[in-house]
Amino acid sequence: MRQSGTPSAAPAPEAAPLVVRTVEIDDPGPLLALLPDSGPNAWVRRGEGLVGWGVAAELRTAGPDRFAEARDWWAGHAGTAVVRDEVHEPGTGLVCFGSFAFADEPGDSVVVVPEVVVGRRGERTWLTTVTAGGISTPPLLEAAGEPPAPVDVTFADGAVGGAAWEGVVAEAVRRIAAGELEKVVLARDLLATAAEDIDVRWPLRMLSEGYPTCWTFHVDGLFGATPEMLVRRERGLITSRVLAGTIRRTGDDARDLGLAAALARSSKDLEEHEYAVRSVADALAPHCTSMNVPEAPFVLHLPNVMHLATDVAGVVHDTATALDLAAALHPSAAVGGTPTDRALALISEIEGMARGRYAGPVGWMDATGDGEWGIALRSAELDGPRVRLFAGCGIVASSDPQAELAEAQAKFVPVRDALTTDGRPAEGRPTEG
Ligand SMILES: C=C(O[C@H]1C=CC=C(C(=O)O)[C@@H]1O)C(=O)O
Repeated sequence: MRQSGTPSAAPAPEAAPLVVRTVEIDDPGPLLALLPDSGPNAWVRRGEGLVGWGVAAELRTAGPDRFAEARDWWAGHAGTAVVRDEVHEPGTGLVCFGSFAFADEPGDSVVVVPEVVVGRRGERTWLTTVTAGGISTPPLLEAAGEPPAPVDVTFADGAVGGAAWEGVVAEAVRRIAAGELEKVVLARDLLATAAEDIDVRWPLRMLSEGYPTCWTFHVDGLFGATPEMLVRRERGLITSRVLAGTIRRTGDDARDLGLAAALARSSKDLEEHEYAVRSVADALAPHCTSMNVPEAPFVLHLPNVMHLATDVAGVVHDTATALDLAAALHPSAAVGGTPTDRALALISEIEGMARGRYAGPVGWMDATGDGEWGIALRSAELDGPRVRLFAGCGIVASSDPQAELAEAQAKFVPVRDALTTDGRPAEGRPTEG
């Protein structure tokens, strides 16, 4: 179980500088297969990404200054680290993984620098070792044993049952109709309990196989496969994949094509999407010289649902790191609402649960400020044999509570399947297209 720590803005002055070495290595096989059972971190998509384990440095923080504290802490380490990097790619040299609370209160955030990181990008694979002073011996990289499957998992409603949650959605629709706000994203949780402690490497492997176009992640108990990239910063270029507007898939390809066309024309979903795109474009604009915001969304096909999606791109003109940009973007209207302050107030008034790190930024960053921060969606918090699964939906004036509940159920499917089946999309369910 995670402990709330005392926030510290920078490494203690007496702390030994981190000593970091990155070397290119022969392909050691699938990244997730390398993870040991203790303290694994992961950020992978289509076989590329980063995995890490061990703790060379760690920050635990909370509250409205969580991003600023993480930024200062990271700048402190980046400024003092002794780095020998023979690869020079985004994600080489000093790297941290992080996961941030959705809300200013309550919720804990964590940033960790692993002792060992293995990364892959295209044809290149590298190994980074980090010690707090001294020289480390490079680990022997080999596939760890098969993780055990979760045993006898059962599910129960979380803080708010389905029928009551429909009532919460209906209340949000009333508030929107009364002119209090335009959009709010409401979420609910499910509780899964297994007969034994769950090894997170099992659902991670299942999620990455079943949802290859999503970013499969794990940081300190929070895991999932998110389709939404809050922000990626890479050598001055930033990109963001905005999702909002959803339709469930049926398992029948021809029918799904018709549904995709209907989604692309649905005024309710286009409205919901437009708020999310606008919130991202407005937050990135002050940091960019040029931005590309496509006029119309495309339809992203996932095995369980289809989303309206827009890829926003820009060229950064200032020194904002990936984390600074994530902090500026969070919470976008894909997880908060419009206007943001009223939506956040309504969420804490009527949602009836604490989101923790669900829907907060999750990802990694290097010492140059390049990195990827996704939104922790299709995610769950693991604590021994217990898992809290989360799913939410954007609510606008024309939302129907029953349909929103069905949409939330569909968004639980990735983690639910990863805990209960062999992780591959169930019979008849489509794969990603
Ligand atoms: C809040 C979630 O999804 C967001 C991202 C994509 C589509 C969404 C929607 O259509 O409501 C949500 O805004 C979630 O998956 O928990």
